[in-house]
This record gives sequence, C-alpha cells and structure tokens, in this order.
Amino acid sequence: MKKPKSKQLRIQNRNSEVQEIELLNKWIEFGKPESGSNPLSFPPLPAKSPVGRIDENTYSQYAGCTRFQQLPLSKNLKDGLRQSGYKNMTNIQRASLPHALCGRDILGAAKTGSGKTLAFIIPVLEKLYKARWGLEDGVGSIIMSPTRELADQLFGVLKSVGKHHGFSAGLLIGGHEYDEEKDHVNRMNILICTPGRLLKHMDTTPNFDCSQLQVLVLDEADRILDSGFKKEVNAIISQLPKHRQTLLFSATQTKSVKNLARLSLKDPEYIAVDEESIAATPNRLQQKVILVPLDQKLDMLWSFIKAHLNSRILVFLSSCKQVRFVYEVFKKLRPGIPLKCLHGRMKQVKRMFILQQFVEQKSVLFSTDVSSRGLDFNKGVDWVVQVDCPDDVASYIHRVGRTARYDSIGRSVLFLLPSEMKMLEKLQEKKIPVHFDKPNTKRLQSVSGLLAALLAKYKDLQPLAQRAFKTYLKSIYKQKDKEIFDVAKLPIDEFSASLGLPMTPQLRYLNRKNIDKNTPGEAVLVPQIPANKDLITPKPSNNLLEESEDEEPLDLLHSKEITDGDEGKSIAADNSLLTTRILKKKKLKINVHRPVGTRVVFDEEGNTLPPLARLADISTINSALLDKSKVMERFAELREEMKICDQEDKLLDRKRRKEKRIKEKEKYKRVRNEEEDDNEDDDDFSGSDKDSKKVKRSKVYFDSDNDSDGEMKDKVELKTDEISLAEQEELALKLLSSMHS
Ligand SMILES: Nc1ncnc2c1ncn2[C@@H]1O[C@H](COP(=O)(O)OP(=O)(O)OP(=O)(O)O)[C@@H](O)[C@H]1O
Repeated sequence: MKKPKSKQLRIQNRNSEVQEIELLNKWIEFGKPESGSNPLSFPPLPAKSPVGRIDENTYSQYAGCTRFQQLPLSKNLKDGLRQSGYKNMTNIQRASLPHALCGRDILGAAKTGSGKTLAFIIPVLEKLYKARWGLEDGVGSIIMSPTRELADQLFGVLKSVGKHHGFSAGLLIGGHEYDEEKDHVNRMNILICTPGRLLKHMDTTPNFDCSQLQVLVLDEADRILDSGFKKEVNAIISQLPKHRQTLLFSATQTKSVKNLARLSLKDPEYIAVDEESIAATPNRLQQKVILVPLDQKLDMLWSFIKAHLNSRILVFLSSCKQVRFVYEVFKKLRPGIPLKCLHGRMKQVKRMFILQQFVEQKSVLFSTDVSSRGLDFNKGVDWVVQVDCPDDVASYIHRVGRTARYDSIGRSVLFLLPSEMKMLEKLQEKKIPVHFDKPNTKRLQSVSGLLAALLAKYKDLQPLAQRAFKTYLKSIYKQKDKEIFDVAKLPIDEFSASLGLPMTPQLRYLNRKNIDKNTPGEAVLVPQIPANKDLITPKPSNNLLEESEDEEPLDLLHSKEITDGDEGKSIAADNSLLTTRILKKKKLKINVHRPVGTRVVFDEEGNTLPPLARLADISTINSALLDKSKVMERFAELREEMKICDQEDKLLDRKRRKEKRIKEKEKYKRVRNEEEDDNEDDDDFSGSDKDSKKVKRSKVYFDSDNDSDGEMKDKVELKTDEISLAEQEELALKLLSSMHS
C-alpha cells in the first residue's frame, strides 16, 4: 500500500478504510451461513446480481457464491486475487471461506491440489485488515507448515495476493540466518514458519511476543500434529492465547487433528468437501501399482526413466541415503535426462535451488518425503514414482498429490514388493482407484551389474551403497504397520547384490536365525534369482512379471490392465506365480548367507568363493571399460589400425588394376597382330583403305589408355588430310617454279 502523501490524505484513507470495514462487517453479519451448514449446497448467486450493499439494511448473499469478487472481501484483497489470476473459487474455498470470514474455527479437508492455501490465507489477511492491524501491533497471525519448502511456497502466495495490504510478513525456517530473523521477528504481523524455528524464537528471542495472536493456521495439520512434531507443537500452543481463530487444513484428516480440535478449537466447522467423492485422490490422476521384487526395483526405475525421457518425474525413496545413492549411481550411468536430488540433509539454499530447477526443466527429482506435502510445482509433474512403499495411505495420498493439481492431469506409479501387497488392499479400502498392472518387461534393463562395476571403480560409492542398504532395511524394520512391512520377508542378499555390493553388509539388529525362529510355520520368501545375475540381459520370464502378448511394447507401464472385477483373483494368481519357496531351518543353518539357487564357485585350490566374488571380477573388467580415457585411447588405436588397413587395401587395388590393364593391352596387341596377318593375306584391299584401317586399329590400340574414341579418331583423320595437302602443295610449288622459269 502506498504511503499517504499528506496528513489530509492519511485521514481520507483512514476514513475510507473504516467505512469499508464497517460495510464488510455488516455484510458478513447479514449473510452468515448457519453453523454446520455446507455453503456448497446453497444456490449459487446469479452472475449479474448486485454485490455488497443492496439497500440500507440489505446485502448480497455470499454463502453459495462462486467468485471471489462476490465475497465480502476488502478491495485490496480483491485486487490482489484478480492480479494473481484467481477468479472462480474451488470447492474447498467455496465451502470454507463463508465460515472462516465469520471468524469461525475450521477443520478443513480436501484433496491435494484443490486450493486449500487460499482457503486460509484469505481469512488471515481479512481478519487483520478488519482489526486494523499495524506494524506496532506485532504478531497477528502464525501459519505453520511441516516443511521449509512448503513454508516458502506459502510465503510466495501470501506476498502475491496480499501485496496491496500493508502488513509485514516474515518467513521463519531452518537454514535461514537466525540472528537476522531475531532482529526483525518482533515487527512482523504474519509469520510463516516451521514448528522448530518458531519454538526457537519463542524460547530465545528477547521480547518475542505472540500474546495478541488473532489467527493460527496449521497447514498439513495432521502432519504437524503427529508424533514427529508433538513436543514442539505442544510447547508452541501453550504460549499462544486461547482467544483466537484457528484454521487447520490437510488433504488427510486423522484422529490426532480431531483431538486437537477437542482441546483447543471452539465449535469448529468440519469441512470435508470430498467426503461424498468416489475417490480420495484427484479425479484427473491415473494411478498404477506394479509388483516389483526388491532386487529389481532399481532395474525397474532405470527402465522407467529411460522410457520417459521427456517428462518431469518425481521419485520417492524412503531415506536420504537411498536418495543419495540412487542419484549418484544413476548420474554416472547417464540416462539422458537431467537428474536432481532433494533430501533433508541438504543446505536450505541448495534445496530451494533444486526445486526451482525442477520446476523450470523436465528432469527427474529423487526425493524423500520432504517434498511429499503441499508442494505445488507450477509447471506440473508428469509422473510421481513411489519406488519405496509409503508409510501409510495418507502418505501415499500426499505423494501422488504432487501431480494432477488444480485442473491438470497426472500419473503415478507405486512399486510394491510381493510382501507389501497388503498396501494395495488398504488403498482400495480408502477409495483410492489404483489399477494393479504388470509392467512390460520387454524393455526392462538390468543395471545391477553396472552398479557393481561402478562401485568397484568409484570407491566412495561403496559406502553410499552400504548405507542405502542398511537404512532401507532399518526403515522397514522400524515401520509400525507389520502387516505391510516385514523385514523377514525380504530377499536380503539379492537386494544387496542389486545395489552392486560385492558382499551383504551385516546388520546387528537383523538376526536371521531369530527371524526364522520367531516365525514358526511361516514362509520366508526368497525369490530364486541368482545373486550374480546376468549383467545387462533382462530377467528370464519365470518371474511374476511375465508379460502377455497384447502388451504395449513401448511403455514400460502401459501393460494390460486388470479390471476391478478380477483384481483380487489376479493378485492371488500372481502371488502363486511368485518364484519363492519355503526355506527349511536346516538349510538356513548350513549357509544362511547363500541364497537358494545360486552356483557355488571354487577357486584353484578347491575353496569355495563367496557368491558375489565372480560379480566382483566382472565389475573390474567393466570398470576398465567405463574409464573414459581408456576408452578414448582404444578408439585412437582402432583409428590408426583402420588407416593402415585402408592404405594396404588401396595399394592392392592399384596393383590389381595395373595387372588388368596390362592383360588387356596384351590381348588387344594379339588381336591386332592377327588382323594384320589377315589383311596382308587379302589381295583385293586398296592402299588408302589399308592405311585407314591401320590408323583405326592404332586408334583402338591407344584407346585402351584413352577415354575418348572420337578425339583420337579426329586426330588421325587430320593427319591423313595433312599428308595429301603437303603433296598437293609440293605439286603446286613445282608447277609455279616451272611457270616462272
Ligand atoms: N481459485 C483458484 N483458481 C485458480 N487456481 C487456483 C485456485 N485456487 C488454487 N489454485 C491453484 O491450484 C494449485 C493448488 O493449490 P494449493 O497448493 O493451494 O492446493 P492444496 O489443496 O493446498 O494442495 P496440497 O494438499 O497438496 O497442499 C495452485 O497452483 C494454485 O495456484
């Protein structure tokens, strides 16, 4: 807002603000929707009907309206919304704004990408505007987000739609200069923050005061209220005034949100616009689930990326270490599309930079759940690929929600291990329309051999692989939902080999004998896939990814779909096809480290070699091939060899042609001699004709080295004419001299 130039102008401005606020308050009071009502069910306001005050005591209805301009909002905000390109409201905005503008607490749930951000930013701005909040009033609103990136995004939206208001706003997130924030934080009206950083200011910044807080917002409320932030959030809430408006939003509401509502919300409006909806995820989102054995996950991911080089792909993995490892090795293998990675251990500036790059450029972003919530990549994500199974259904919904936002389309694919098939049932129970698919294995490229070669060549990759291996198994081991996550069912040696590790790292917490003892009568599923499987060739078809004739060969994921009706049956059938077997305790005791179905290799002295020793040998060979300078050297050598061969070939060719020419000359000579012999025998032949014939023959003779028959012929004929002319001239001279004498 521009600074008033004079005292008079300031007074004018203040008066018009006061009048506007008075009008807004009366308008809001007049059209207040019933508590508990759903404004979406109200008849929409006709497009051309008057907006605002109609006569002395009558105002237009706003509950049920469909456009922002029909809401009782300040002119500054309406301008901000219009200039930011927002005209029509989304369902969550239509349903929640009429209640929120009346000052009610809201517990809102709507699908991902449905516009929840404006549903809380608008009431925040309007509440402070109507309270005539100024710089000297301090913190009027706190908006909390579980991640720094989301906080930064919310800050962007606030700046955009609130640019005509005169509020000061601050972004308090980890990774920013704390001391700088400390100096300004007391002068901020609206704070957008992560819980940890806010608490730090509450605890350590002198005079930091939130006692006048008007509105508290928790975006991704279920996440902020779950155990991860419990301590911080409890401490923060205990320092906030009870008399305030509270807005909680998320795509997934959990009981913990409702608990908080019981504790500190005042008659909250429960707004769940998609409760009646058939699906809990956006309608324009195509979702697939494919069954991928643990040791084929990276093969599948690599093949997927290679098949979608012109897409923006967001790949979710379970830990920072997984992300780092996959990013580093795939980068070395150069898939032909830019790769990026994002995880919580990175510096904040870099995190922001990477997100910005991902928005600008079609690329693959390997990420942990740090980017699973709230982020809105404005150019759209084409694919969300969940390589590691999400913790629960809510986490699945948020991850896939990074695509198909607002009115755009999107696609997602979830890799499930045979032991994680329960997740599919849970998704279906929660009204998530997933299609269980068989991937097209025609284009499945195995990369584990290449990874082994890379690990042998780049020594720093090996610890990365080991850490990725350990953290993945640990994450499975620590998961609460044991119906889905069971580390005992994982083919650990094959998994280790698939990461390119020559030996399976030891895990203290994972005593495989105990696993076997603790699960009497239960099957320990170990796919019969040799640890030292072929380096590049796809897996033999005796696995569960067997493909059918009518599969689309081009797209790895466009294989035959299984319809809803026969889904259950087909999954069961696939499970029965699973190349697994029950390991007997006895066998495990003999050699727990050797997967069934692998070859035992002996050295020259007859000692058994570890199962992956052969792979290590192959990797050394491959590592040489992968050395760029060696490859270039070899190319130069080959080029030299080819040059020499080429010269030899040319010489040989020249020699052959010379021999051929000589042979031809001899042949013509022979023919001419024969003809001359014939002519001498012929008595009827005239002298001139004889000469001419001789010349013509000579022409033929020389022609073997000459290109033009005609040329030579002309020359010869000219010679004949010259002789007769000389004779004639001689005769003429003789005649003249005789006349003179
Ligand atoms: N009324 C609107 N008109 C046009 N676009 C809108 C409107 N409301 C929101 N959007 C756009 O929709 C996209 C998603 O909005 P937003 O990020 O608020 O969704 P969300 O519901 O908070 O998603 P999530 O649950 O993932 O956090 C954004 O790009 C936003 O600009």
